[in-house]
Amino acid sequence: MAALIDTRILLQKFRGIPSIIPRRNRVKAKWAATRPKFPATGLALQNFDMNYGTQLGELWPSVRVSMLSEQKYGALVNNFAAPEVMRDLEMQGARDFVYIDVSSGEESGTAQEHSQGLPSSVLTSSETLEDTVRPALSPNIKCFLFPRGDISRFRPARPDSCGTLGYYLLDAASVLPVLALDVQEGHTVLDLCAAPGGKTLALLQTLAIRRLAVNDASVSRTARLRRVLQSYVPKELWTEDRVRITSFDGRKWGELERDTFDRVLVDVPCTTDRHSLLEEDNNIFKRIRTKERQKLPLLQTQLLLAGIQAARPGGDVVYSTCTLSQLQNECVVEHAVHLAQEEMGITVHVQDLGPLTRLFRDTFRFAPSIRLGELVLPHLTANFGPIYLCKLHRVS
Ligand SMILES: C[S@@+](CC[C@H](N)C(=O)[O-])C[C@H]1O[C@@H](n2cnc3c(N)ncnc32)[C@H](O)[C@@H]1O
Repeated sequence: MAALIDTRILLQKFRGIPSIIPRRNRVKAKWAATRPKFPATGLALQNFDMNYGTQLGELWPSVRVSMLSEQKYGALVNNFAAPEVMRDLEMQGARDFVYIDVSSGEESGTAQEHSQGLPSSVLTSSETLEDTVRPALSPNIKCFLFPRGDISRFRPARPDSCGTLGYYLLDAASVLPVLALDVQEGHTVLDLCAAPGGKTLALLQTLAIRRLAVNDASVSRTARLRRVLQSYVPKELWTEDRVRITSFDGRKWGELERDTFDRVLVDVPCTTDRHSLLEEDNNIFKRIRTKERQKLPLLQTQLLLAGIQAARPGGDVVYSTCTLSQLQNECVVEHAVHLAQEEMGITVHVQDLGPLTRLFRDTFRFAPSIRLGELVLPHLTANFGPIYLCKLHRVS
């Protein structure tokens, strides 16, 4: 019963201080009665301490405290809104990290150094990206951030005179998979797991896509994505012939439309580590969701394979997650590359993202020694991520 009593009153009693809350106003704290015995957030923390403690070693304590602290947001500029928005963001004290880093980033170390230690089965064609990364970065994607260590919050975006919102708040590191995708003029693009639509919106900001297929298995989340597009993109720009929105099981995409897209983004469902540590709602660490959680690597591998099939030979696929888990990141990529070759006769090469991430090393903290992709580690002075990304080039 003690747990049902307001803790403030208990504390006051304990300290011998008379309660200042009149008896009639005292309420039993509701949370005490409804709080789960084993909160999913606590189970997530236990799980992470066990797994990431080993995986990240001495880096884990600082990543842990950052993930338990307030996340830092970026403001993705909406090119379809009135241009004053950038002045507004600058007035708030924020700067575009894509432009700043690309214009001032000095590359250190070579792609060769980065790719040392890769297994021969996943050869890296590093020089292609090394040579093209600067011109390839879309000049139209702009994401504003407050300076390192500055934890100010953005004001909510205001609609312009046409009702279009000027910016979209998101984890700035989630722009990296879209930049890595390297969308070029006239490309056809598939966003296989798209809702609620942050990366779809970033893809549209490139102003380069000829046809965009946007898919998410969840009907309710697809509806949310539509609402995002309605708020940010004038209707005439996402007509059916340019933007196709579907709610299919992405695992079956390879059966529907193979060898088609220039670029495919596979931003899979995962343990969403930050959410799992902080929110009970929709938490995948709830006991009742154990099986679903255990099956994630399988679902992720199937989705990545479908994405690889959907890409045309010569096309590129970016796989991304918002977890630190090796099982959901590197292991999934390795397994999918192997299965694509063995079971589908499709050869894919892992691309070296070192040249891209070196441009952004002043903005994000990247994990050392990631073999295939890149991993953004949360840090108190740059509290973005976790975001994992890996780029695959479909050869045949
Ligand atoms: C990490 S979220 C995607 C976030 C999104 N790309 C963004 O930037 O806003 C993963 C999404 O995958 C969807 N999903 C889960 N299983 C799927 C499946 N079999 N096929 C397609 N989408 C799926 C979920 O509904 C969820 O919206």
